[in-house]
Amino acid sequence: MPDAALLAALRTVNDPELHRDLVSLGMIERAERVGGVADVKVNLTTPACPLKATIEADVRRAVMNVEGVEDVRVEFGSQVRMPSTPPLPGVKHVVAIGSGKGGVGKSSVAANVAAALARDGAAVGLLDADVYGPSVAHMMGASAERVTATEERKMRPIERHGLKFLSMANLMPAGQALVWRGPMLHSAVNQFLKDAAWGNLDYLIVDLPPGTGDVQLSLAQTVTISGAVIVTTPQEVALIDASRAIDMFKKASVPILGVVENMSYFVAPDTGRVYDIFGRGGAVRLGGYPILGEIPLDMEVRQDADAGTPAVLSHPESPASLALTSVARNLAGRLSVQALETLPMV
Ligand SMILES: Nc1ncnc2c1ncn2[C@@H]1O[C@H](COP(=O)(O)OP(=O)(O)OP(=O)(O)O)[C@@H](O)[C@H]1O
Repeated sequence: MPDAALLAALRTVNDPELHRDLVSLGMIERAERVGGVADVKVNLTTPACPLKATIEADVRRAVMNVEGVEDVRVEFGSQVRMPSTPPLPGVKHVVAIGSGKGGVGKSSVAANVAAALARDGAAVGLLDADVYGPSVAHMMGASAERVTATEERKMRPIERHGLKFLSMANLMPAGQALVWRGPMLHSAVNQFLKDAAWGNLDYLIVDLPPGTGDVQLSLAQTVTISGAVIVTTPQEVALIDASRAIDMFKKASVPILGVVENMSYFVAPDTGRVYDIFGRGGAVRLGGYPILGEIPLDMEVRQDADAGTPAVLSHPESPASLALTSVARNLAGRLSVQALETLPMV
């Protein structure tokens, strides 16, 4: 039985992003007392919660104010909330990572965000839908792997670095170019989504080709996408194309979850001096979308990708990795806020 006085105290603690109290959000799994020690278990709406430390401090403060409480133990669990209808059976969120221009680091962001979410404890899939230039397999250190079939004759995603992924690169002989037209691309995207044994996933991250084309439309027509993340570099020429990509998603009724400014700045390793090579902060001009993060230019991002392990796992403390981790958590936070709109009151 939960302790009434503890619950009353916890009703005064709001989730800082969801702006509702933890009890009415159904986040308190346990609130008990053993002698003077309060034992509280909070179920976060994502294991990649960006504000876990704040919630813990707020819970402690509120519970310590309850009469008779001398100490408090806070445990965290998590359960990712999903929209009222899942996009695919067993999959809670499909998130598209798009860009206007090629080469801005979209695949790097997709691979690192997926790896960071998985490291935080989420069940993550990564679909390389950049069929013309699939690079996810390379970045995951698995370009030589071949996709096999399950007993139900579904594609079995490859497992690496704590997540599952599928890429055209693992279906075709290495180095071959893909010359497909719209209908074939549509059926490939469809199969990657529906004829693959993804299992239960909190987040399926989809790395799209750059620009505004058939693959993007096919994805939007095949599943309900929770939202899109737009990756851009800060300079004007990239921003013009990024706003076209935003416009396309809006026309396809896909919400924009936020923008990532990649190659935002460079910190010289020898002097520590910061250079805004492409004009840091340019992404703000895209029109008020949340900036999920600014990622510096960092040699390790490229070196780690070429060595087959995302930088957030190889060099988790580097400035670029910390920025990428915070993009992943901000994204997870945005999805929780969005899912709340369909949450019943408790
Ligand atoms: N922040 C960064 N610092 C250093 N190198 C980076 C950074 N982000 C990406 N890169 C490197 O830039 C190159 C292009 O990145 P990536 O392949 O992720 O771009 P992309 O936008 O997906 O490209 P395309 O659209 O052509 O597939 C890669 O070599 C990658 O390692």
